[in-house]
Amino acid sequence: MFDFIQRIYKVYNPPAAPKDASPLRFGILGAARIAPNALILPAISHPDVVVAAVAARDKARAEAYAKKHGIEKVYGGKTGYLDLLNDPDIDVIYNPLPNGLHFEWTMRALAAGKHVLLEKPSSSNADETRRMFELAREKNLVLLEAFHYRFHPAIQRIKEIIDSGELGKVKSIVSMMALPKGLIHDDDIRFQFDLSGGCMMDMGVYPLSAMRYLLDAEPLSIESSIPIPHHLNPTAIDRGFHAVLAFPNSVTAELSCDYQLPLWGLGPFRFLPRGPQSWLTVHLEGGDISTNNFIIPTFYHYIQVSPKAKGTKARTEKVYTFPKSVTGGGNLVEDEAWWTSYRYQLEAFVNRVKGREPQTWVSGEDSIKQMEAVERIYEKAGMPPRPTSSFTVT
Ligand SMILES: NC(=O)C1=CN([C@@H]2O[C@H](COP(=O)(O)OP(=O)(O)OC[C@H]3O[C@@H](n4cnc5c(N)ncnc54)[C@H](OP(=O)(O)O)[C@@H]3O)[C@@H](O)[C@H]2O)C=CC1
Ligand SMILES: O=C1OC[C@@H](O)[C@H](O)[C@H]1O
Repeated sequence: MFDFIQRIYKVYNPPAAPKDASPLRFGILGAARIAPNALILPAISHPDVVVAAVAARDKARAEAYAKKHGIEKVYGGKTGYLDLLNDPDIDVIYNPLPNGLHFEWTMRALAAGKHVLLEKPSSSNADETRRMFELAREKNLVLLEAFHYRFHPAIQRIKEIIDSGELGKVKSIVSMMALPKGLIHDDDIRFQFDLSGGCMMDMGVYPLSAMRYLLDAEPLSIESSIPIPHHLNPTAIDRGFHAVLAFPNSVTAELSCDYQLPLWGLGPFRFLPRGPQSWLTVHLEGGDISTNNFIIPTFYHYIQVSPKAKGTKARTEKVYTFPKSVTGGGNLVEDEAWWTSYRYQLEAFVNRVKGREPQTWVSGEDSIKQMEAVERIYEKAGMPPRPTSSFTVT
């Protein structure tokens, strides 16, 4: 319990690292809700990162955000986003805009010579994602789709157990990401088709990404794909999804996502409220591996390993830091149990920009394949593809 409280306290009150001589200067596009968790807090404890600027469509909003988060420079108004991209003092752009704007503003940022940390999902479709990574390669810039959970030791430990062969071959995976009702409102960007919204785009992408990662494979076919339509735009926007995918070697994978889990229903008398859910279970020939919180494992998680063989015992692992064999290798400075997946991600991102080998990475090819799978899931469900951006780099 003490460890839990200490971890949470430090997530929100991280120790400030003295900054190195030439830290990377990040600029944020939009006064987005996710930026404090995904970048601003992790930056505090990173010696090589300064969040130096924010741009918002409304200058007063940008100013208020900058004041709240101690950000030095502010851009706002009609040209605010462009002014940020043209600031020679900024090295990296963090792009947490609505999904449908990821492509345009990442292309603009790359064209302006900036590295980009790009929120998930990388864009509206695989073609846009391919074009962004092509431009990043041409310009020799770093572009990363921010699938932060991949950088945390907990998910990597699950993969390690699978790959060790301890429990034999994988037979199936089941995974869910869901929120209790009341958190995401009807006017949210997630429900706007023009902004490439949808629950699959926003939350289903996590189980999908985790399955592809843990299996080291791409789905061969989408066996079934059933959206839960959103009441405002039932033919195009999903408020939830259930899909079954067939992977090589007869592995089946079942994913679901939902924004409207019943709020009440936990505990012995079902009187406790639910929080965000992000769990996955891997069924293998020789037993099962389950985890309860692969998206934000720093807060609390367990990895339950249950072998079937007689005489073997189930065990529970909790993996808040990498073993010293990993951290001591020079790829990662000493990590801490309070490091969030976003903090690990920032470590890797900065290492790559600075020419040091990151501990792990989400490649451009991976991001492209991810979007191909998302497109196929929508197609199989009979829902329209998310709109492609008309933006072209001139
Ligand atoms: N990695 C993670 O854990 C998470 C990732 N995300 C991802 O981050 C992105 C943003 O999510 P979130 O922070 O929740 O969203 P918000 O709605 O809080 O932020 C989106 C920002 O986009 C800007 N914007 C620009 N054009 C528009 C427009 N036409 N309509 C609405 N907003 C616009 C707004 O900036 P301005 O201030 O200029 O008005 C706003 O601040 C999404 O891609 C989402 O998938 C979200 C949550 C968690
Ligand atoms: O981590 C997340 O949790 C809630 C979602 O709506 C969000 O966009 C996602 O990235």
